[in-house]
Amino acid sequence: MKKKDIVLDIKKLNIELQTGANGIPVVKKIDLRLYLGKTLGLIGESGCGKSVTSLSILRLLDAKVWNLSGELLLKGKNLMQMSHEDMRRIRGKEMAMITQNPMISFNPLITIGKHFTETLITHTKMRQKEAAKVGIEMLQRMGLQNAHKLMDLYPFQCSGGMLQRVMIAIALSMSPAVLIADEPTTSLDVTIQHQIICQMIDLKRKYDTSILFISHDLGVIARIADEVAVMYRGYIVEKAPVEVLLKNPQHPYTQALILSKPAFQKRRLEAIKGAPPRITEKYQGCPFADRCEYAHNRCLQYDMAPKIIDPLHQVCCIQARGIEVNACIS
Ligand SMILES: Nc1ncnc2c1ncn2[C@@H]1O[C@H](COP(=O)(O)OP(=O)(O)OP(=O)(O)O)[C@@H](O)[C@H]1O
Repeated sequence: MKKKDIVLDIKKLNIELQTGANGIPVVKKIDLRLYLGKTLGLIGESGCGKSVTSLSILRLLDAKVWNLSGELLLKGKNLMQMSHEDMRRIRGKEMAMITQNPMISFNPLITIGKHFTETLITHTKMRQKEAAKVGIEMLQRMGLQNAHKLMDLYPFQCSGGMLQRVMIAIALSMSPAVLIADEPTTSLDVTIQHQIICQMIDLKRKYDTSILFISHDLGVIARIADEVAVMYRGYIVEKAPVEVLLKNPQHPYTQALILSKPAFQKRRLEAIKGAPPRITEKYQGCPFADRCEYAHNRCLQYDMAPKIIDPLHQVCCIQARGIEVNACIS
């Protein structure tokens, strides 16, 4: 990948929850990059810091509660230093977000059509008629039938799957450089999930959108992502192109994630032992050590500095060892 293709460059991002005198570190010095027209999958168990990371990129975390440091470079401009007014302009136009629960993103009192026209008129020079035309086109591209009629419906008249597609259509109607998709298909049944992922892949190709796709489901990530970052307790513990990560995972946590996924395995499934630590729980060295079958005393001294396996593959484990998993991508 060339330097000019880097759309979003997250450098040493630290996020701390402010509680009393001491902050609680939730996201720890993470480095992530989004490339032009590529999808980065971010995976990890519940509570590891995926959503906090995505909200921080859009600067949507309450500054009274969260402390941020590091750099968030969107096409070279540091979002950390932007005013609220500049960020408001960037949100929607240059970076858009879709979430797990589309219902909360819609105003129940206005039609789907009005959601499109308001968004497009606010962020572009488009007039009403043109904005409505773009809305209909985008709904059709998302595979929604009777797009004209759909524009006149209110959100409560649509199913969850329809609303999820409408939300993606609105987000992409602005042709944002970056789309942050936080568990966008988690609440949908597998058939709708499959259709939406296929449509997102098509739209990404058409608009060259860079996507940060967050999920706790490795099966979904494997289908949409070009590269995957695995998060554990606020650290990116492994990062690699998707096919490398699935065939030759190096971190014991990544290996455990793959071995616990029925769709990837022909051999006996293995559950991941224990539970992820709470953010207030104290630990030394590697936060995965107490669940890791390879853990060693040295792991308790590890500073979590990433090991470079090759230029595209990094892992945070002093005992990193490849296992031939050869997970099948369906
Ligand atoms: N507003 C908040 N106040 C206090 N703690 C919070 C708040 N929001 C998140 N946290 C804590 O920060 C940590 C990271 O949360 P986050 O929502 O980013 O996790 P996640 O990986 O997205 O989980 P999930 O997959 O369940 O959404 C969790 O321990 C969570 O409890």
